[in-house]
Amino acid sequence: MEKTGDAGGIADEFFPNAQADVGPLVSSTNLFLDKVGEVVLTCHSDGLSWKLLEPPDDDRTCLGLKQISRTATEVKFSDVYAVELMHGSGRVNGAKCFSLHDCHDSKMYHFSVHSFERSKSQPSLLTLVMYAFSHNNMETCQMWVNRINDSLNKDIGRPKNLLVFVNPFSGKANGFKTWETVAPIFSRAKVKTKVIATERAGHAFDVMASMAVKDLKSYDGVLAVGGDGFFNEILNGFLLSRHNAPNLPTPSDFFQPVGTNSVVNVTNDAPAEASHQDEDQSPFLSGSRSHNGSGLMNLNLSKFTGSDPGLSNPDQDHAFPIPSERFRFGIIPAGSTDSIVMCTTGARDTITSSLHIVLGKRVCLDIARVVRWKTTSTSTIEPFVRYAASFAGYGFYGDVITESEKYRFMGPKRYDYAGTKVFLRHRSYEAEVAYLEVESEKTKLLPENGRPLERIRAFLGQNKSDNLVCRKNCKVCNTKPNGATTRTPNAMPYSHPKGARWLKSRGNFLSVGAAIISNRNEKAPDGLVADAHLSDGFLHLILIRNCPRALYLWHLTQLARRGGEPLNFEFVEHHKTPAFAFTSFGNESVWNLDGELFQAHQLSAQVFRGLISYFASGPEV
Ligand SMILES: Nc1ncnc2c1ncn2[C@@H]1O[C@H](COP(=O)(O)OP(=O)(O)OP(=O)(O)O)[C@@H](O)[C@H]1O
Repeated sequence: MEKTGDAGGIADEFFPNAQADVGPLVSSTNLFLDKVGEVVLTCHSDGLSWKLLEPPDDDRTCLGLKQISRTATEVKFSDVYAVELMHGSGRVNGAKCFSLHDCHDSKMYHFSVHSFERSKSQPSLLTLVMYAFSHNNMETCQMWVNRINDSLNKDIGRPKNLLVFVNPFSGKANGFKTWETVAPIFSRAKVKTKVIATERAGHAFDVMASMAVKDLKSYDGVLAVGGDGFFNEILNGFLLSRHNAPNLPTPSDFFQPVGTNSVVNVTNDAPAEASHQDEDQSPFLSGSRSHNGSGLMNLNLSKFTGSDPGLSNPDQDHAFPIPSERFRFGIIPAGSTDSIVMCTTGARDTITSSLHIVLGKRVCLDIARVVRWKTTSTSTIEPFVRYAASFAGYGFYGDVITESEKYRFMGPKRYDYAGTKVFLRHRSYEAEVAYLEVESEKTKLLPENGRPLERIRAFLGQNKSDNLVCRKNCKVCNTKPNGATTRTPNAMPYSHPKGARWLKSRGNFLSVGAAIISNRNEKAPDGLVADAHLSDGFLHLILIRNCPRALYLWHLTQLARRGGEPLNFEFVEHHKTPAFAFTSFGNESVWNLDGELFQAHQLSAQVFRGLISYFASGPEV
């Protein structure tokens, strides 16, 4: 039964966990909703809804305050991140009354339900919303709080305990301020946080690398308040000592002195350990394994020189599951580029990212394992492993990062300045790149009427087919290679068929780039590669051959345009691949790994599909 016009009215339906002394247990109550008026609030299995008892007409005012009618009439529990009993009676947000029925200043108690709204123009962008309900009976408010909390607690995906690293010097040096702005969201959601403000570069890496497994397991995840480079540091601290996988062969194993653009067949002569059927049977890319006692695969190690530094410490307790569904990574953007945040949440916004985290969203992310074999042309072969989450680039990209480091004091503007300088230099680099051929990509490149199909699609403006763009609930990311759908990360490198080939490109390149995700950012709204995915197990190799400066500028302007076609040029090679290897033929050896400098004359990289879980649901694009 619903009562109207009585703030103390309680309908007599069942209400679990209620205090018995306030009358019958209910799931509907008459309450006052701030800025709306008197409503009947009803609790459903999946959320709350409310109905205004007497719709206000536009001219009604109370003590001079015009009533604001909200369009929302319900909220799902999955969108509620907190509910709070507001201590003390009185007024909410300074409002003097809640409805015409209650213009007298009677004693009221309040509770607030915290959720979010989507921006109408940019659906990925979330803003905080609070629904403040009032009642003249304290116990009634408490009952509602308990009831809502019970429903929220059923969502086991929400984090309870997080480790937070803050880089005070990220972006415009506002890492602290950024954290202070969003910290109330975490405390309201009752998420415990251990906050570490870094004192130097490498601090977060050291903490992550040295943390005992039992301490790591006490957290539901780790957050970086900073940029992509800072996140990369945390990721490497986590993975380097815990994720184990044999290295790819050295580039010299398959770089024979051959001409430009040639083909090398991969021979599968090494029997892999038989017990993991869906793992790769090739000596080139074997299955990933966390250090949990399962051991390494029995591979033809003649193809592999050296082991990973940091992987063989027998004293360290390595039993941390990788990938882990529960343990997630997150970023609260405070950096100069924040490309990972843009690709995973669709917005470069601290509130949006915080909401994805407290609501316990999850996507899997591909991670590239990069092995540097030689630092410079004269150094000896010595494998050194690093992981990258977004991008690895050489030539133009390496030079921009080198140059920009000199102007860190300029903040994010340093990239514009350094980029212009490097562009004007227009240097090219002789190098050889080998990449593993992907069956599905072969057909795309089949000539049709003497022209590559890809070009025809580009001509028809079909290059960016909508269903190729990675978005929330992405089918590509959630589909296993065999067609079965799964939300479980498999963390396997690409399982390629026997006889898979390494294709090669040699020449003078302005840049060599490997995009693991699309790398959307404010300068490149569609990203470096618009159809790259968060967890399809591939990276996109973009080779830009030497070309006149004007054409290169044209390519760059296409990158900077929404809907541009930066890959649709004769001098641009685009290869989707799970692995590549690189050798420089000059003296330059500067790479850019997730926005950080990485010295490498010879390297190889392979993608591990869905190696980590991340707090986001994918962009709403
Ligand atoms: N306390 C610190 N002092 C100096 N450097 C630090 C500190 N903490 C972290 N760093 C380093 O700062 C570098 C850059 O950090 P971060 O990625 O947060 O900012 P950014 O470079 O401005 O942003 P983006 O990576 O998005 O371009 C990282 O390499 C990180 O290791």
